Amino acid sequence: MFLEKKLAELSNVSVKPITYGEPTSASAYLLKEINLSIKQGEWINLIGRNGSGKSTLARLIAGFGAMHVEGKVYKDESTRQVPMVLQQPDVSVVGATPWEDVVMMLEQHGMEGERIPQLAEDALRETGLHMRMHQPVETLSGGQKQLTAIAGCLAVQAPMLILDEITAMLDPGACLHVMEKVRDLNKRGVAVLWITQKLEELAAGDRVLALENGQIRFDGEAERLFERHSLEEKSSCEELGFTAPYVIQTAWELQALGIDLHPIPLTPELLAKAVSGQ
Ligand SMILES: Nc1ncnc2c1ncn2[C@@H]1O[C@H](COP(=O)(O)OP(=O)(O)OP(=O)(O)O)[C@@H](O)[C@H]1O
Repeated sequence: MFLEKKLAELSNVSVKPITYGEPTSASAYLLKEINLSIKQGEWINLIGRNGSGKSTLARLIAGFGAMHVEGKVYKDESTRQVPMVLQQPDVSVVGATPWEDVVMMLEQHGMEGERIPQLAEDALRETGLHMRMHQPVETLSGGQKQLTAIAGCLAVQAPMLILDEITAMLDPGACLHVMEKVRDLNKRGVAVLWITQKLEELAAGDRVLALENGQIRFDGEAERLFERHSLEEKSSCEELGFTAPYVIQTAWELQALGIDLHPIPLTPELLAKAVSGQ
């Protein structure tokens, strides 16, 4: 059971782009009137089309990137700087080996020298990279590079992780492996902001935020995103123009045939269970 400590809060926040150090025209907001609170142990999935503002929001929460911010941004002392793992595996790792990368992360966070080797080794063991910790980064797979970056976040005991489409370039097996590792961290109380274009991934997590043109258009549980209140009514997912995962579309077809599926099952396993229980 985790304390529901507030790690970050954004109240009525808008962000204008900065070009050469100067804010541009008032109409060109990247984010508009964002109200959001992130609590310890929470897993938030952030979705939205290309250019909707997901990375801008992530950078704002992480605390880096030149931005012209209006409104109130509260950050807990522990989340002044939140590590961010990016989509391109090569960008996420700066060390020459997983070991070096994690050690650099610890040094950057001001960890005392004598504690560093043990913390680095523990983090690499937990992400399953222990056997490869001295392997040159350029010989690692995409998933192993993402796990290296996650090991760094784990080593510095980050209270929140921001993961920006980190499974975009991974095969389905590597996706599952990386997600499992992130889930382990989340179970230990690490808050997760998981940015994705893959709606199948929404089954993991507590809450979905959908951005459209820099504004939050949906904030709630994944089941609510896909809920159709009647046969004629569209779900929020459809109204926002997203294509629902196959399992949701199947559930909608079954609902149209009169099969009661509430809450809507988010995975094939849950769908099979719901149908067999009818
Ligand atoms: N510094 C900047 N100056 C001007 N425009 C910017 C700046 N940073 C981002 N933008 C614009 O703001 C919008 C939001 O960008 P952002 O990268 O946050 O979107 P995103 O939802 O993460 O997109 P994607 O899914 O393609 O990664 C885009 O139209 C982008 O071109």
